Amino acid sequence: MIRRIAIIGLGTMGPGMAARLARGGLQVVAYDVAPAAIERARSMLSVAETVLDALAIAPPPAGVGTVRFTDDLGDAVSGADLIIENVPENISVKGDVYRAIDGLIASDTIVASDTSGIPITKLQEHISHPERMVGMHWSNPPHIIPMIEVIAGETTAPQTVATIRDLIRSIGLLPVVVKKDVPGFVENRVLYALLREAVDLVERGVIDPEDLDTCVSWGIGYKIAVIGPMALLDMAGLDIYKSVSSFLNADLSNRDDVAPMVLEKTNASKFGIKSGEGMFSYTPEQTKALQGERARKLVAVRRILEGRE
Ligand SMILES: NC(=O)c1ccc[n+]([C@@H]2O[C@H](COP(=O)([O-])OP(=O)(O)OC[C@H]3O[C@@H](n4cnc5c(N)ncnc54)[C@H](O)[C@@H]3O)[C@@H](O)[C@H]2O)c1
Ligand SMILES: Cc1ncc(C=O)c(C(=O)O)c1O
Repeated sequence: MIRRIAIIGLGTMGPGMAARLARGGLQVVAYDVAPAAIERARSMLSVAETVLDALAIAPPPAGVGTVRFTDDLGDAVSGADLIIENVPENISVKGDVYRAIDGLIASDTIVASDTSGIPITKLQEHISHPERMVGMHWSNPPHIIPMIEVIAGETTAPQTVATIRDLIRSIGLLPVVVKKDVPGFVENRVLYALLREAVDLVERGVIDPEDLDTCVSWGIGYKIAVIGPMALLDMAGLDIYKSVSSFLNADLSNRDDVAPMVLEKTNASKFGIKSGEGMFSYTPEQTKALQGERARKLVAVRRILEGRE
């Protein structure tokens, strides 16, 4: 039974995750190596709570469902039933965290990684009880998106997968168990296939970035929230898919490196919202307004998709 959860790493993903787990009645202890990240996470927590209210996710009974921040790793993991590792997407950084907590946790404490796509089997090499390690891949923003992928590595115990799947279900979220530990799992394999083609089309001057977003959001995105890809094949007709894919697949981007446009921008520290410029530019005021507007729209869409409006 999972009651106490330690979250390690409070960047983009950690604060929303902490808020959602606490709303599910769990006791969360949140830790980051950077004091500034802890301070930022405190303020993000209240923003996430407002969004959870708007989603009408009922608060837990008084006394349960808390978030406590700490700057001490030992304090964070002590007595935890589950640890969610949420540090940068780098095997060596993640491995250092697993080695640091190895001697501080009980042998049956579950260690979950929110990795976007590093195979869990590779992460298991850095922990002494690999049967208790599992992938728990949330989607951004984690307090709003209900689907979470659950991934077993080669040596993950089936019971570990079942415990995480049941935990996700028990707080009203949607677990999807991925059957093979492939890089990127399922969500990011599909997303990165789309992003590779989108970046390629903009890079080749086929379309402007703003128009690419209009085309995908109002063409594919809006539809796919209601009709998933497998159902869409049936709606379009497999005969149509066969004809189009027979000439189009060969023309789609198959580049296996990072696109020059992305390298150019990242080399100039243009990372997107977090640095004020990426594909588009953002002032701090625009960022705040955009985040509020996106949260409002995602809440409204989710309420409709769930049949609550
Ligand atoms: N950003 C996304 O959209 C997204 C979505 C799903 C999953 N993920 C995955 O989640 C993980 C975290 O991503 P993020 O976007 O939140 O990263 P981030 O860079 O925004 O935050 C990482 C945090 O980890 C902290 N950190 C670094 N080393 C640490 C250590 N040794 N101990 C404790 N804290 C440490 C940093 O100070 C930082 O606050 C990555 O594996 C990422 O691939 C990201
Ligand atoms: C670009 C990108 N990469 C990874 C992830 C998740 O792992 C996301 C997301 O959750 O939105 C993403 O947008």
